[in-house]
Amino acid sequence: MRRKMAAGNWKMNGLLADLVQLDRIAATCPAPDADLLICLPASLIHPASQQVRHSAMMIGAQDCHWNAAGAHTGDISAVQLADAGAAAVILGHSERRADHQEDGATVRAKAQAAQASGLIAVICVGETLAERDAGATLDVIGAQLDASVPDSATADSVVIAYEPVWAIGTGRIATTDQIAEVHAFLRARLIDRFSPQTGGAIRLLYGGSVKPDNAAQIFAVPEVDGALVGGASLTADDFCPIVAALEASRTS
Ligand SMILES: O=C(CO)COP(=O)(O)O
Repeated sequence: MRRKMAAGNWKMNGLLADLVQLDRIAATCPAPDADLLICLPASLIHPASQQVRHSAMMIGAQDCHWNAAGAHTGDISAVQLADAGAAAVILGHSERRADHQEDGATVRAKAQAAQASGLIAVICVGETLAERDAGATLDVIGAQLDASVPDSATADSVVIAYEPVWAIGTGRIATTDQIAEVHAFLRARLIDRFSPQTGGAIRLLYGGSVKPDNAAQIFAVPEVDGALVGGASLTADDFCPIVAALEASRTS
């Protein structure tokens, strides 16, 4: 049985004063059946991890370098993130693939670094609208998955997030049929590559315009173990109903 996960991605949003939202989430979103993870800008990771240390909430980052240390101005390593209190890191988000030309090999190296530091790697895959319109969705996602996920992946160290690029920040949500098709494909591909045990236990999140009013229908889709939430993770008022919908959803 896979444990559910409600993950937030604050992206390049948030100042110290906004960390009050974490207290509100911890106080008002009971989630005994789900992991709660909030991925913050690097500047907030240490104070946030201190702030939530008495709750079950995990703090995560949004990227890391593949090296542990060295001459990489402006970068941050998985070792440093773990030292600051992070428990996880998002890797290969489409915004990084687009803005920083990250390819699968880069994401895989970062995921190996994350694993070596004890961080959960939340590895993102997703097609653009042009790729979907061209009928290439599963080819694109299969190639991203194969390239980005290290051979050393385990169910404890890797989570996959399916985020169609055209659904991110657009308010345009994938249909439940579209989500079901991709998640079934991801599950089969992971089982094929790893084993029924490992491939069947790696969690699959959906991301892209997840909101309080559409969360329940997404969590009812087979093979959806939770969500990676952008805009609606910034406040407890938006995030808590999503967590509640996840808690109320069927258990995989
Ligand atoms: O990119 C996302 C999460 O990583 C999704 O963002 P939105 O929920 O704002 O669409």
